[in-house]
Amino acid sequence: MSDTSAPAYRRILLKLSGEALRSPGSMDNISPEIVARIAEEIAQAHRAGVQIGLVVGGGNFWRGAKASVRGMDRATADYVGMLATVMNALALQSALERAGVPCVVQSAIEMKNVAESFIRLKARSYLDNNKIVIFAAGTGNPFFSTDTTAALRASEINAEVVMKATSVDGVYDADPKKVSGAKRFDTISYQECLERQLKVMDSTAFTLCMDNKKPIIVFDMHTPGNITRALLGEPIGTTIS
Ligand SMILES: Nc1ncnc2c1ncn2[C@@H]1O[C@H](COP(=O)(O)OP(=O)(O)OP(=O)(O)O)[C@@H](O)[C@H]1O
Ligand SMILES: O=c1ccn([C@@H]2O[C@H](COP(=O)(O)O)[C@@H](O)[C@H]2O)c(=O)[nH]1
Repeated sequence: MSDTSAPAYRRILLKLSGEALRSPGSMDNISPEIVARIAEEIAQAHRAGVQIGLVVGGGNFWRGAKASVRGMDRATADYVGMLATVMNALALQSALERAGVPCVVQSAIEMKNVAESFIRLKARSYLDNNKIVIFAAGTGNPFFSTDTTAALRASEINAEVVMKATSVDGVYDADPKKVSGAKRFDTISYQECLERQLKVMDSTAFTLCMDNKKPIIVFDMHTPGNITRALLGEPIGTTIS
């Protein structure tokens, strides 16, 4: 893939699956090889001139709702989940810097020894100056998700689009991991996702994107090259608008 393709977007918000940082069959929650490959793909889009805000999930370590079903206090479990996203953010920052991309981590929970605190105007200034900003620790509030964080930060940094890089290649009429023969959409409206209760994102994230007119592109991040393709605006996955 060429570094010289003209990007379709000026500024985007990329939401990376935490789960997808784990290598199948390995005990490691984070695979350094996978993280390096993702960083190189992001770096290619960055070199082409796309300004990139990043949110990474925590599903490779922890999901608050699942721990709560097993008896843990939900809010506490969610804070554990938010801290998990900080570990992923640090791994990505390190890999992006190795790939030659200047990168700052801003955390929604104060932890000044490892990350800056989230300050919206500072984040925008970094992006204007072509640094990647990784938004860690979710929204800083329990009962939310990193998909909602992506929708929120996209509006705060005035990104043109939310790109959800995940383990499925788009939005289906049912969970394709559970229902064989589920049908994939090339495009779908926010309203239809909400009415059909499609679980590829939570309803808060859909609603926030709908209210703030941020299209969402859902695509498969396991296929090598897909992250760069999506960031450069090539048609990929499912567009929700
Ligand atoms: N209608 C649907 N279309 C596509 N995927 C769906 C649908 N319903 C449920 N899913 C599931 O949604 C998942 C993606 O969302 P999920 O929030 O679980 O992961 P993620 O955000 O990629 O990971 P993480 O939470 O680690 O960041 C897919 O693995 C898929 O199985
Ligand atoms: O704003 C937020 C974001 C996340 N959490 C918790 O973190 C985990 C991991 O995030 P995923 O989006 O599931 O990858 C999530 O399950 C929540 O427990 C949060 O509380 N608030």
